[in-house]
Amino acid sequence: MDGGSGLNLISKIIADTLKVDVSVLSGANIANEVGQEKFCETTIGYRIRPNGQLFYELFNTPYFRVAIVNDPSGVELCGALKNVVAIGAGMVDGLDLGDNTKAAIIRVGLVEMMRFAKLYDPTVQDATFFESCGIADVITTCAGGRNRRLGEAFVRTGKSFDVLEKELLNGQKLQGASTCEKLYQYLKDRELVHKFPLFSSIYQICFENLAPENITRFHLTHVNKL
Ligand SMILES: NC(=O)c1ccc[n+]([C@@H]2O[C@H](COP(=O)([O-])OP(=O)(O)OC[C@H]3O[C@@H](n4cnc5c(N)ncnc54)[C@H](O)[C@@H]3O)[C@@H](O)[C@H]2O)c1
Ligand SMILES: O=P(O)(O)OC[C@H](O)CO
Repeated sequence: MDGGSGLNLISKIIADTLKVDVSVLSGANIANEVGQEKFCETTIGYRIRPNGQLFYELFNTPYFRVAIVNDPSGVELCGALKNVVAIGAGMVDGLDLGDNTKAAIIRVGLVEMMRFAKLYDPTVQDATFFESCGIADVITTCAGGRNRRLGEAFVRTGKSFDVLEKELLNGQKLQGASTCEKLYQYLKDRELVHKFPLFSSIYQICFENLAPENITRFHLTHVNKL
C-alpha cells in the first residue's frame, strides 16, 4: 500500500503508470522455503482471466501450487494487511503470552483484515481470505516472518522499528509498521478507528507509547459480525 490518507494499491500505481493490466501474486511463501522447493500454495488475483491463466502456467509447479481468483484487490490487500497482524503476533511472543493468545490475534486479525478490505474496496470477496494469500499467509507470517520477529524485538528491547529494521533486517524493509501507520490514518480520517480495535492497538503500541500488554484489549470492544 502506498500514499497518505488516500491509500493506493501498488498494482494500481503500476497499471496507471505503465497502462498495462496487472495481476497480483501473494501467498504463504516465505522465500527461503520456496527457494528450497518445499511445498507451498500461492494465489494470483487477476482482472482479465486469460492473463490470470497465463500467470498460472508460468508460475505453477508441483511444489509451488497456484490458485487464480478474480479478486486482485483482495489478494493485494491480504498481502499488505497480514503484515500488521504479524507485528501483533510478535508482540504476543515478546510478552511470553503463548499459542492461545497468538491464535486469538490471528482470528481477530483476519476479521479486521476482511473488514478493512471490504471498506476499502467493496468488490473484495470473502472467499479470497480462505486462499493461500489470506488465512494461510497470516499463519505463516505470524509464525516465521520478519514482521513477527520485529514485533517481538520491539517489546523485548523497547527500540523503535526504524532502529530494529537497521539492526536486524540486513537492508530489507519492514512492511507492517508503515502499513499500520497508513491504515490508522485512513481510519482516523473517516472516524472508523473504533471498528478496528486490534489494528488500532497495534498502531498505538508501535507509535503512541501504549503499553504492549494492551495487545489483547480488543476483546473489550470487538464486534464479531463482519
Ligand atoms: N520475503 C519473503 O519471504 C516474502 C514472502 C511472501 C510475501 N512477502 C511479502 O512481500 C512483500 C515484499 O517483501 P520483500 O521480501 O520483497 O521485501 P524487501 O524489503 O526485500 O523489498 C520491498 C521493496 O519495496 C520497496 N518499497 C517499500 N515501500 C514502497 C513504496 N511505498 N513504494 C515503492 N516501493 C516501496 C522497498 O524499498 C523495497 O525495495 C511484503 O509484503 C512481504 O510481507 C515476502
Ligand atoms: O517476512 P514477512 O513478515 O514479510 O512475511 C513473509 C511472508 O509474508 C510469508 O508469506
